Amino acid sequence: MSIDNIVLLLAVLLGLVALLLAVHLSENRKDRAKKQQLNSYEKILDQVGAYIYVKDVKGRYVYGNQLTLDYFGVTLEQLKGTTDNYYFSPVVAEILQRNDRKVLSQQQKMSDDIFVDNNGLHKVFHEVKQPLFDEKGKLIGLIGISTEITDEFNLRSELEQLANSDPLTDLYNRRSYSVFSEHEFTKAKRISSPLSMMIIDIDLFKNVNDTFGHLVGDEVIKRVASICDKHIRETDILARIGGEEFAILLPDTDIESAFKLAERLRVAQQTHKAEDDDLPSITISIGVSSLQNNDNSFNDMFARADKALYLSKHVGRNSVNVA
Ligand SMILES: Nc1nc2c(ncn2[C@@H]2O[C@H](COP(=O)(O)OP(=O)(O)OP(=O)(O)O)[C@@H](O)[C@H]2O)c(=O)[nH]1
Repeated sequence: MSIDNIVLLLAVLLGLVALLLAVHLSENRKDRAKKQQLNSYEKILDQVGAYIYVKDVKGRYVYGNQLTLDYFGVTLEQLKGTTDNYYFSPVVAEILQRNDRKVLSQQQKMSDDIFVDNNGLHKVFHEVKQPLFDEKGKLIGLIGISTEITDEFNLRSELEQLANSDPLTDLYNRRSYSVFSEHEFTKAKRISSPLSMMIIDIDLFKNVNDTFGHLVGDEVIKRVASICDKHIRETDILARIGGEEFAILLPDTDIESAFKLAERLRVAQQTHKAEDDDLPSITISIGVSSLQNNDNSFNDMFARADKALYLSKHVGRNSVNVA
């Protein structure tokens, strides 16, 4: 090999080393840049008001943002490799892990509301989980984002409760009564079980208002509701369906039993001792009906009970009729 060739080879090798060094250096810089980028992403995630976490395919935590770490009371190093069993009751952990398995097996995003009992405090979280894949498309775990929705959930429940109940008596309102009735009507027809109902109307209630005032009238309505409530079964549905009008749906009850209950209610309202609450005495009229073979909808039954109530009023009130 001539000197010229050796010099040339050396030059080429030096060039290669220089290139390798340059690549290596730039790799380090890239790594550092990547690390810096990751750090700043993590800092951003720490400021998000949501619990963000990453789990591997076995459901073990790989990452959790600061909110998650604070909630679990661990550092990131302590979090790594742990599972939900460390942080939640067995029931909640099972729900969370079932959701993880669903996301991982179906490789699809999912969301769920989770109820957690945290040292006696009931909290509700909305969680969204999504599968994670590497650059080659291989499943490597999942990412989850949970937000606490306890306040929103409680508000929603309260609004639902308000929409379904009567604020004066706390009984179901007419709307709820219709929903329950339709449901029970369909069920009773399907399994051929008896179903009865009654409509109760306070007699001459206008006189109560006119004589004692509207507030006393309200208290009387509440007392009527409470007396009815004491006489019915758990499965019966008592509702206030109008101003001084109530209805009771009686699943699994034939017409004779419904009539007997109506009589008991009528007597109970009439004999309620005035000294018990200083409120004026009242009487009630009742119309009773039962499911018949040719009924097409619950309205047919309701219309018969209404007709029977009209009869009770017509014969002088304080009575029970069946139609
Ligand atoms: N205090 C009070 N009164 C109500 C309420 N809703 C309806 N009413 C009153 O109930 C009365 C019902 O009167 P009517 O429909 O004439 O019937 P009634 O006086 O009970 O007579 P009969 O039904 O024929 O026995 C009216 O005076 C309404 O103002 C309520 O929430 N509170």
